[in-house]
Amino acid sequence: MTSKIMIDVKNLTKHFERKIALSSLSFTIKQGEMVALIGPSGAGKSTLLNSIARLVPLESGEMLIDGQNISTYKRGKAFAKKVGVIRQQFDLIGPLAVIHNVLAGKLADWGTVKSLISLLVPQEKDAALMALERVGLTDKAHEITSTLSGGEQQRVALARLLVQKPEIILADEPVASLDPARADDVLSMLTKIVSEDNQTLIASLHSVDYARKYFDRIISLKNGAILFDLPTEKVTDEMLAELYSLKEHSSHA
Ligand SMILES: Nc1ncnc2c1ncn2[C@@H]1O[C@H](COP(=O)(O)OP(=O)(O)OP(=O)(O)O)[C@@H](O)[C@H]1O
Repeated sequence: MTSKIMIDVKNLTKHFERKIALSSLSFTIKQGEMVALIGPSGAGKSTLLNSIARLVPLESGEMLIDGQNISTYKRGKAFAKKVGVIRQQFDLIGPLAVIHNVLAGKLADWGTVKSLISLLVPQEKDAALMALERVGLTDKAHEITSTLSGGEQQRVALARLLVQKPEIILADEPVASLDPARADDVLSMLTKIVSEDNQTLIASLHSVDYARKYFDRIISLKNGAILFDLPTEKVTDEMLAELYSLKEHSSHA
């Protein structure tokens, strides 16, 4: 693992109207790190991931992606090679064949015409088939995506990321809709792929157990601020109780 810093966030703040969603966050993430982002509902996890994905504009603070100011990346191809996003299966196109959804990972690399053609005739089919093989779905390549189970659809989304090959993967509650066996399957596959390809991963999770099982480092958010940012083995049950406590502040009197 290199020690190159892939994500460098300084004093990131974001409001929605007068409500604070992110409160002066600062942290760095190195290449190859796998970070779980945890915290109660409304803590700011999605807002943070969406800020790194440029889906939410920065308000104040600074963010460097691989040493470059995020706002100076051209949209499209250059940024898609740096940052890829995986969500629950909702961003797959249900009526399309699996292989076409996987090829959509390439769309940022192609011109519009070629992209539209790709919906009819699979281009770069070999790369897509190799990605499907890696996630164990070769036999489903030509099935209609919406007929697959939730866990299989999430693996299609992983195959699409394999084709896109971004250096940083942001996963927003990637297993929230899956049963425990399928959630384990998807997380072990995701973390294996990320470590094999020396990618950098940040995943928001509602399950602390999954965070502990699959991630090296845990960043916790509460009310838009970092409560703790620690190697997984240093996170105690007391810290987690405070994180999820409904009380605003524990008294130290
Ligand atoms: N588009 C928006 N407009 C207004 N308020 C928003 C918007 N997006 C998020 N918020 C608010 O910002 C805060 C942080 O929301 P965010 O979705 O980032 O939290 P989260 O930690 O991802 O929550 P969850 O675990 O429930 O998904 C919340 O109070 C939310 O209501």
